[in-house]
Formats: sequence, structure tokens, C-alpha cells
Amino acid sequence: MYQQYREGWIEVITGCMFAGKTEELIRRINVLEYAKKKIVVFKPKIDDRYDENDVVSHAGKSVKSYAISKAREIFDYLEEDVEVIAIDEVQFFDDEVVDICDYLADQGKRVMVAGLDMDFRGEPFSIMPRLITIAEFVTKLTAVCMKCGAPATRTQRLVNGQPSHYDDPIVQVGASESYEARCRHCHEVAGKPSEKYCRPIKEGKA
Ligand SMILES: Nc1ncnc2c1ncn2[C@@H]1O[C@H](COP(=O)(O)OP(=O)(O)O)[C@@H](O)[C@H]1O
Ligand SMILES: Cc1cn([C@H]2C[C@H](O)[C@@H](COP(=O)(O)O)O2)c(=O)[nH]c1=O
Ligand SMILES: [Zn+2]
Repeated sequence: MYQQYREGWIEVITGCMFAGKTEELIRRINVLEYAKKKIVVFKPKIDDRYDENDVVSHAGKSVKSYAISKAREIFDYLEEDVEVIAIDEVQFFDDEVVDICDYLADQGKRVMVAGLDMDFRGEPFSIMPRLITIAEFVTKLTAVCMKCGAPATRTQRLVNGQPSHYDDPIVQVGASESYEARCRHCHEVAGKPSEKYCRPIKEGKA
């Protein structure tokens, strides 16, 4: 016989833009609301695309949330009986968010976060690798490539219809006016220094 197990873990929902991360987070929140769990939802203040406070998906689904600037503000809203903490756009938070998620899970809370795994350059987005590593459960979603229809795993940033440059700033809040979902083969980054890494492999010297 097993003894009663302890609650508390981290769930990460990740993937490119338009993959349905926010919709999946909202779905999980709704299910837990039916189970009468006490939930608090957060998002970074910087994400004011569709609403100042609420978490809103690209298709308009929404849930009430607190918009905060720093991850440690989570504690200002945590009453003792909160059982579930949900965070959308987690990639925008400071490093501390990883330790806070870890701490909350250790305290028996169910921590559910959604965030981009890669930036527009196709490189790991800030704290996401650390979060994915320590999470118990990771769900990677795909969108549909806007060029060829394949499963999309990358986010294409466009400036006046052209691929953004590798050296452009990583953080740029936006939606379909400047981003689209793409597969690896259709994803383009102007000036990406990939050749120097690939050449030795191509030449069989790696
Ligand atoms: N290329 C695409 N592939 C899939 N869904 C898309 C695409 N472009 C727009 N959408 C819409 O985006 C919705 C997902 O939105 P959302 O959950 O906010 O995604 P994410 O949080 O991953 O950016 C889909 O249900 C669909 O209506
Ligand atoms: C790729 C990429 C995206 N962003 C921004 C653009 C949006 O505001 C969010 C992602 O939202 P979603 O819910 O996943 O659609 O992130 C960015 O700042 N930098 C990037 O490289
Ligand atoms: Zn494609």
C-alpha cells in the first residue's frame, strides 16, 4: 500500500505563438473551477495586447487575472487557501519566477504556466529552459504553418512583411500584425549566424 501522496507540482504549456497555449491554460483553469479549487491567475503587465488585466487568447477566450510587473508580486495575492497558481506569458517574467514556481510547488500548490519556448530567432526564450527542466509535466503544442500548412513550431516576426533581423530586440509585444506561426523549414531570420555552426557538420568535420 502507498501512503497518501503530497500535492504540488509544476505544469508547463509551451510552443510557438498561436499554438493554443492560452486556450489550454484557460481550459485547465475552467476544469479546476468545476472542481471548486481556489485559483489565482497572473500575467505580466507588459502584455496589454487584448486587455490590461485579463488573460485573453487570440480567438477571444478570457479569464480574470492580475497583471503584475515582477514575479514576486504573486505573493501579494496569495491567500493561505489558494490551491492553484496559473501564469500566462511566463517567458516575460524575471529569473525569480522559476524559484517562485519551484517554492510554490514545494508548498503543495499546483502551478500551471504557459509561455513561448522560443523567441523569433528560434532560440530558447529567457527562463523557459529552466522552467521546462524543473516541471513535472510539459505540454508542447503546435500551430499551423502559415506558409505550407505543416505543424508550426516556430514564430516568424515580420517587419513590413519581411523577416525581422537577428539583432532586433527580443521583446516586442504583438499579435498577427507582426507575428505568424511557421514550421522550421519556412521560418526565416535575417542575418542569423547559423552557417558558422552548420558548415563543419555539412563537411563531415564535426
Ligand atoms: N497559424 C495558426 N495555427 C493555429 N491557430 C491559429 C493560427 N493563427 C491563429 N490561430 C488562432 O489562435 C488560437 C490560439 O490562440 P492562443 O491560445 O491565444 O495561442 P497562444 O497562446 O499559443 O499564442 C487558435 O484557436 C486559432 O483560433
Ligand atoms: C516570438 C516572440 C514573441 N514575443 C511576444 C509577442 C506576444 O506579445 C507574446 C507571445 O504571445 P502568445 O500568447 O504566445 O501568442 O510574446 C516577443 O516579445 N518576442 C518574440 O521573440
Ligand atoms: Zn512551413
